[in-house]
Amino acid sequence: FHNSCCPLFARHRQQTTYLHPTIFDNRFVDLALFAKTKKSKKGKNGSVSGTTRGGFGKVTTESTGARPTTNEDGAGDYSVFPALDPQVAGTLIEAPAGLQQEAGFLPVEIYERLDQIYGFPNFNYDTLPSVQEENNNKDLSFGDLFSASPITPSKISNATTKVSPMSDTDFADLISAATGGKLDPSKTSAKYNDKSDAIDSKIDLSTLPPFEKLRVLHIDPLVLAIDDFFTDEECDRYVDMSLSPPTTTNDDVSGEDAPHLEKFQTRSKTVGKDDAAKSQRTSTTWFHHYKNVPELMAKATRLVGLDTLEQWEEPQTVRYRRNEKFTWHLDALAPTQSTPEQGGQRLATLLVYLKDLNEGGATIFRDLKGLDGSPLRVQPRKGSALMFFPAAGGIPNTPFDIRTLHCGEIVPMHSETEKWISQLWLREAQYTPTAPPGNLHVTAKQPVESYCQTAKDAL
Ligand SMILES: O=C(O)CCC(=O)C(=O)O
Ligand SMILES: [Fe+2]
Repeated sequence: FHNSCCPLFARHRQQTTYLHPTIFDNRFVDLALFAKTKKSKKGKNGSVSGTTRGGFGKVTTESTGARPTTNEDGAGDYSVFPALDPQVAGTLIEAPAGLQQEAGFLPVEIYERLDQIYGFPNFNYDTLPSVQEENNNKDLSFGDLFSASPITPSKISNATTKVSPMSDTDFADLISAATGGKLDPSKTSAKYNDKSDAIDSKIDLSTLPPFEKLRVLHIDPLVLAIDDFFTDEECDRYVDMSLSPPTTTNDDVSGEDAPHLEKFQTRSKTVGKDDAAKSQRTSTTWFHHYKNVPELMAKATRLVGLDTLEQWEEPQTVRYRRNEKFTWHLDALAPTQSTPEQGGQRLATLLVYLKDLNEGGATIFRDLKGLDGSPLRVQPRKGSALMFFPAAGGIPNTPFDIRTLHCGEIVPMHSETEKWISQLWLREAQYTPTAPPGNLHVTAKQPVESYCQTAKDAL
């Protein structure tokens, strides 16, 4: 698998699985993430067990030999995670300023990359991408990206532009490295998508236009911002929905036909602390029925180019009050939590900022560089979404991408607003929701379809 020049290669989602959960490269053993996660569930000093709700948490300072530091911005003690191995750090490719700042369609190579590494053949496309077509002029290429040559808007391709020939071998090398040089066709999502919940669950999202305001915040690993993902009204509604009291107190009632569930919101599994991960999360999480967040489900699914909802974990909203934060962690799941039956690994994290924060409360990636050379900070902007890929890309023979280590920075005491986000995680295969009681993907089909109809009528 290295002929990235072949546009027809790996067009189908089923062919693209890039995770190697059982093999570990020696280089990474010293990270001790798994050793610690697996063995010492009740260990002291921050040794961790994994969690289905937020990643690995931290490992001990002792175990990593990392510098003890305190972080005066309050974002957390990130020295507990060892620095990236130089070879791993060497795989980081920053995004040139133009791509970080210009909101437009993605360069076509990024779409290719989303397909070949992450398995999204239709990411943000109207229909199947026109990669089979001939290309006659020079669009932005990875060669440009590597050399960080100035990007002019005219060089940014739009979604209907054709693919440039891959003139350099860098792209092929990247893909090859990112996939460990092999694929495992047995680990397909299709293989596991035979549960009853999935029957007749295809949704036509074609009435939703592709998103036009994407920014590439980082190239490898890929981090994308999608501006205007939510309208202001949608942002406000998602906050209100979480805060309004549940119409019933029926955590014990389940079943999709329970009529009272129609307006049910839950605070079940509210997280004061991410117990399992021990990464310190002082925020509060609400789990929502898919059917109550049709805008989120429709847009998220449209963005990744799928036509069913079944791979999404439970939608969540998270509130950080002043002085609250979520310390450094990875969103990827341990192998024991990401078996095919459980839906596999987390392919993508989608996070939508529901309020503007002028200062603080950013999502920060410790090992990625932003424009000014310091760690990439994504400042919450109302309606903008952030997408990254916690497990699928980058590092050979590891089931997670340790380069995506990130945190929710503390919300300052003097902040004008609280921080609110909506969150969704995409799994490799069908996921069975557990919260709120009675939550099922299929119940969102009709609300999503009527949302799509409304959006179409509004055009
Ligand atoms: O709040 C943020 O900015 C990041 C949240 C996060 O990383 C998570 O919930 O996994
Ligand atoms: Fe996270």
